[in-house]
Amino acid sequence: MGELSIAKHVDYIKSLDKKKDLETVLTEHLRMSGAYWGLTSMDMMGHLEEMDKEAIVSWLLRCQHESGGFSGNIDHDPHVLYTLSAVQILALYDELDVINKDKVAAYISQLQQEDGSFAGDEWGEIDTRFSYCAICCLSLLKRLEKINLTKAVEFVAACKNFDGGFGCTPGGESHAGQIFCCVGALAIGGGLHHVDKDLLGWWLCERQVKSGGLNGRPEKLPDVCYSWWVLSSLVMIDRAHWINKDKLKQFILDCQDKEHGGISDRPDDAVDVFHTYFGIAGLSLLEYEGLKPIDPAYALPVDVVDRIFYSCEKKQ
Ligand SMILES: CN(C(=O)[C@H](Cc1cnc[nH]1)NC(=O)OCc1ccccc1)[C@@H](Cc1ccccc1)C(=O)N[C@@H](Cc1c[nH]c2ccccc12)C(=O)NO
Ligand SMILES: [Zn+2]
Repeated sequence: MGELSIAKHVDYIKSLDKKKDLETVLTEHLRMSGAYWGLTSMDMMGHLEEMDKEAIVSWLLRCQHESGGFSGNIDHDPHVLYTLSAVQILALYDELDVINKDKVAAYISQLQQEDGSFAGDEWGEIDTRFSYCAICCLSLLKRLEKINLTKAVEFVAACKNFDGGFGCTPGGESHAGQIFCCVGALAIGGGLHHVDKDLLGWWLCERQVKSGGLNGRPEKLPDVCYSWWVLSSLVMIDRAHWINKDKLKQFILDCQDKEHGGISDRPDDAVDVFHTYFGIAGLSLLEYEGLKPIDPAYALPVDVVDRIFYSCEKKQ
């Protein structure tokens, strides 16, 4: 059983901020998500304090718009995806009180449609990804009463397919990423009874290929990020024991770059912060020794979620 090279991955993530290469430019528009992936990885490895909190939080606040929404970087447009990433970062840092929670909640609630679905931004694309972002974000802000949660849950349930999986809209093909979003939204929104746990559990455990890795759809290649999309969904429906956890653990460990740090989508590919995060999060769900446990629905360390919901002295 290989080992997780924690020191190498810590150095890799700390080196990201200094990079000014093509990749940095190409991912400039989703930098808020990149910051969330890097910081949550550092926290799971127990090294969050090595990041520059003040610089990150002041940059984050410059990404908030008049509307209350957050953009992927300064001077980009607000979107529900990056609004969730920003709130998750503030939760990690226990700084949710530096923002106006009602303003953020107002931005998200005005994205809800008549049928309960959510648009990602003012351009109006509808996708269950955005239902998850909206419900997860408002739950962390304790502002779920600002939307019609019943209709939000009904729309997600209407996206259930005959194979037990979920798609991006009603009738959309089942895909592991969309399944995570729908199961996560239902878990947080109190609608898990809509899920056929045995049927979906079977579809999900069928994602495991002989190398031990998980793919996102039948016949596709395994990919480390599906260790999260598939496994977190299996954990939420209590069917995680239906896959071979040791073989998945080995697949993720084989995707590390043990020399330079970082984790890639599959063995011997180039590493990136996205797959480094989803690999560490997958190992955390597999209870890997030395990693803080992560909450499968909120995609944040369990101690962060507990601090928000179970510390009575915190203001609402
Ligand atoms: C935009 N993204 C994706 O489309 C990745 C690409 C990929 C990685 N490995 C195989 N493909 N796909 C992805 O995130 O799929 C998971 C998914 C799909 C649909 C719904 C939810 C999650 C990645 C970034 C990326 C791009 C290219 C290579 C590696 C990472 C991404 O930001 N994913 C987002 C979720 C997402 C999926 N599709 C998107 C489109 C626009 C913005 C965000 C997303 C995320 O995980 N946020 O925490
Ligand atoms: Zn991937």
